[in-house]
Amino acid sequence: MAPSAIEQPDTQTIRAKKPLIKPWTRPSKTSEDLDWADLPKIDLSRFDEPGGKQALAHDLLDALTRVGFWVVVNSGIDDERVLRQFSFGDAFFREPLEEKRRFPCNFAEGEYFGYRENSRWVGDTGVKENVEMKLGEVPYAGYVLITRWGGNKQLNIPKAIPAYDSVGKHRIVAEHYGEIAQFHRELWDKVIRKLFVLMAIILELPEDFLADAHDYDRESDDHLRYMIYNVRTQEEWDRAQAYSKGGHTDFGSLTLLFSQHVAGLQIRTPEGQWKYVKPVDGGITCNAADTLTFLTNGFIKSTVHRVVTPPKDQIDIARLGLLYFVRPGSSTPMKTVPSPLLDRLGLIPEEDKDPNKPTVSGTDYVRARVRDVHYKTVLDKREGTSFEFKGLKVANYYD
Ligand SMILES: O=C(O)CCC(=O)C(=O)O
Ligand SMILES: [Fe+2]
Repeated sequence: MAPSAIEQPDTQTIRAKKPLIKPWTRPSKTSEDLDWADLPKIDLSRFDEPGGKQALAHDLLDALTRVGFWVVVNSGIDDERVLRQFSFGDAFFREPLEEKRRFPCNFAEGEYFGYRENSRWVGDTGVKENVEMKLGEVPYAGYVLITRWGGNKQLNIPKAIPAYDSVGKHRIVAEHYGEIAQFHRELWDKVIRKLFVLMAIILELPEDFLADAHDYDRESDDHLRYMIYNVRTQEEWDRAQAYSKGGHTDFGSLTLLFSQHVAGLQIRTPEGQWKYVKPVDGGITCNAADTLTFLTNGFIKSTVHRVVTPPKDQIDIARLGLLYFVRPGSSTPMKTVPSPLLDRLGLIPEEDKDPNKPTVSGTDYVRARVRDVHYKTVLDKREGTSFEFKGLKVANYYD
């Protein structure tokens, strides 16, 4: 038999088992002159230089306490590996709906792993969500299906540690799990751990204090996220945003956003203006989130941000995102850390110095928050409201 005749069935069998991962590439950047935020860059190639950590901690201070956003450059993570993750995300969102729906997020328990369609009914905005979102939905008198935060869909993948072995894996994830797990861990080692060391230096804590509190090997609801904002018309965007522009803070400790080129993410600056986040080649945009604010009693700023209509030259492009969300875990008490700096600033409440004070764990807080925001089928307007769990309080809504 000719070798090609032997090869052919093999290739076919492999294809039948493994969906092909088509390489995804970034679309062109916008040519519009948007009002970009001026974000500090943290060059992690300096981390291991003599005095490098101290210099970087100095660079990070303003970002952490005033702006809340910064861009990590020279992380040492190869862009080809980043693009592979985007390609997995792209392939996942092209999967049949039944496959995507195999493992939905369990919001009833405040868990965020799996597929999130985020289908909800809101008042009379008149915006129709993507066809895919309407499948299987029952019409609801007077309401229209819409999603929060610009209509995105997500696949959230937990840390690759034994505690999460039982979380269901979609086939794209199962078939590329080695690569995904390695990427998770690499991101932790090369970026997240280092950022926590810099923060600990700022707070005059032992260098590993915050890294240990968010240790990769311990249980916490961290997740790698593939996310897509499907294309909507200008009119649909306008109507959705007339209802809510989606200003929010993130729930956990840190959020990392890998560079993608469709503009739309805006942050609210300390001066109260909305400015766009500019993609930085090879960079990772990072922001501090609510639980870091709790752990530092307001010293670290969880910045308000939102995703708005892409510029005209990108409105027809689906906005594929790759993000990582760092959460505090079950062994991290949500109380002010014993930082000499915070103590001098008068930011450690007396009761937080009491080792016997009953505390909420990071996981319990985050799950309560996720449940409150996501475990509902009808989205309520939340202006002026806040969420509170055992003394930990955050605003629900920003305009
Ligand atoms: O897509 C983005 O650029 C940011 C999304 C975001 O803010 C979020 O998912 O919390
Ligand atoms: Fe966010």
